[in-house]
Amino acid sequence: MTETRAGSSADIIRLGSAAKHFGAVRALDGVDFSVRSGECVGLVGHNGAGKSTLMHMVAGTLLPDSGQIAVRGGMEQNYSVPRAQKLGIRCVFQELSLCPNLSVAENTRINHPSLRGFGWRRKAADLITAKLDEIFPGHTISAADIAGDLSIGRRQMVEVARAFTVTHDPLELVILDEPTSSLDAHTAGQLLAFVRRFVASGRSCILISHLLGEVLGNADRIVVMRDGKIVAAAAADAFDRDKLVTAMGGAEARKQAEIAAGRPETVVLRVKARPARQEDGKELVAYAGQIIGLAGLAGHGQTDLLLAIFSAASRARPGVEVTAPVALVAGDRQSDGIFPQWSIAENIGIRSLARLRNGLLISPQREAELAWFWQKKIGIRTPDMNNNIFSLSGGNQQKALFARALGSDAQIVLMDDPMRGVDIGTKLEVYDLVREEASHGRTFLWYTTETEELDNCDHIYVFKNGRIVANLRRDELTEEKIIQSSFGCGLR
Ligand SMILES: Nc1ncnc2c1ncn2[C@@H]1O[C@H](COP(=O)(O)OP(=O)(O)OP(=O)(O)O)[C@@H](O)[C@H]1O
Repeated sequence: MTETRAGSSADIIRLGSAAKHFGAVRALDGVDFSVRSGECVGLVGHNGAGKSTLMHMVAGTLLPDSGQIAVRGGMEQNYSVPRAQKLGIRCVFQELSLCPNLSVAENTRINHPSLRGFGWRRKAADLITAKLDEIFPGHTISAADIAGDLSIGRRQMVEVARAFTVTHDPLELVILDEPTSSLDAHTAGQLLAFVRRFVASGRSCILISHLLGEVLGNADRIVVMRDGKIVAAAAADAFDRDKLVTAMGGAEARKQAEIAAGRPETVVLRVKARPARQEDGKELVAYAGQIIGLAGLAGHGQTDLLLAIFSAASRARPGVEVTAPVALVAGDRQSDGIFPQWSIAENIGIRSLARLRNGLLISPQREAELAWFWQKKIGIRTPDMNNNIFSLSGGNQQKALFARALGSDAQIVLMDDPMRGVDIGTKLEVYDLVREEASHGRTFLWYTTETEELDNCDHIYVFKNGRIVANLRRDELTEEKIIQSSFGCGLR
C-alpha cells in the first residue's frame, strides 16, 4: 500500500440522496453516505433500519430508485456489480453465498476468473489458505473441504477470507455485514484485529454489527440508521454504548434485569443428554423452568448435542432422554430454519398446526391471529405478515423463527445461537421473554457465542472437542473461566 493512498482523503464511494422502496416499504429515504480511504466505518441501526439495502447499493447489487453514486469523485452512470468489482469494492453479506457442493478452493475460484488453466485448483487453494492463515491463525479449515460440510462459523470464516483475496482486480473497500455473527469470541477477535491492520494499510471497511462494543472498539467513524434514514454520524470516540442505543431509537440502554438468581429449581426432569464422544459420564441435565447455557469455542459439539436432543423427541436415541415436546430455533436460518416459499405468518404457524386446525384444514384466521400476536410481541417489522418471509430484513427473519418456537406448545426450547443479527433492543426483549417463559415452567437450552448472553442462564456447560468439560453455575461464570475451560482442561 502506498503512502499517497493511505494519506488520501478522497472518497472511495459517495451516495447522495439515495432512496429505495420495496412495495409499500420505504427502505431508504434519501441517504447521504460516503467512505474514505483508510477508514473503518461502523454502521448500526435496528433490524430493518436499511443497513443491508444501503450496502447493496455500495456493492452494486441494488440500484437506488433515485439518487447519485460517485466513485473517487466521478459520477457513475451505470453502477453495477462488475463495476464495483473492477473498482475493488467487495462485500460479505449476512446470507452466506458459498456454493455448498463445491470445495473451499473451488468457491474461491468463482471470485477469481483469472485463476484458470493447468493447476488452477492448486493456485486457488494456496490463495485461500494463505488468507485464512493471515486472518485466522490456527484455523483448521482445508481448501479441499466441501463448503456444505463446514459449520456455519467456518463457512463465515471462508466467506470473509475469500473477500480479502486478491488476484487481478484491486482491493479498496470490503463491506462486512455482521461478519462475526457466527464466530466465537476468539475467532471474532482475530477478524477484528485483521480489519484494523487492513485499514491501517490505507484500505477501507464498512463494519455492520449489532454488537455495539465491536463497532465502538474498531470503527473510526460511526453512522447510525433509523427507519431508512441516517440519524447520526460522527467519529467513533464521540459515541458510547448509551448514545448509540439512544440514536438507534431502540429500547433504553437498560441493564439486564436480575435474572435467574433466586428462581427455585424444580424437580421435573426435562432433558438428560450425554454427548456422543463423552467418556467420563458427564451429561447435561435440565429441569422444568431452567435456562441452560451451552458455551465454548464454536463448533465444539454444542449444536450436535442440541440436534441429538431434537431428534430424540421423535425417536429414541442412546444417551438422550427427553420428556416433553421440543422446538428448535436454528441459528443457520438459511439451511435449517426458513421455508422460503412461504409467508411470514405460515413460517410462524408451522410448529402450531394442531392448534391452528379447524377440522382438517388450517384456519387462516387462527394463523393470522397467531402471527399478529407475535408481530406485536417482538416487533416484526413488516406492513403485512402475508408477505414472503424473505421480504423481511435478516434480523426480522430471525425474530419470526423465535415466534415459531415460543408460539408452539413445546415445553423444551432449543436455541442454536439464535440471536445472530437481532438488534440490541429486541435482544433485551427476547431475554425478558425467555426468562418469563422459564418462570412458567418452560426449559431452554441455549447455545450462544456471546458470553454476555450466558448471564441469563442458571447453569452453563462448556464444550470442548465434542465433550462437556465444565459445568458452571451462573454465579461462578466469568469469561476467563469459559476461555480457560475451552482451551485448557476442565474445571470440574
Ligand atoms: N427484497 C425485499 N423485498 C421487500 N422488502 C424488503 C426487501 N429487502 C429489504 N426489504 C425491507 O426493507 C427494509 C430495510 O431492510 P434491510 O435489510 O436493509 O434492514 P437492515 O437494517 O439491514 O436490518 P437487519 O439488521 O435486520 O439486517 C425492511 O423493512 C425490509 O423488510
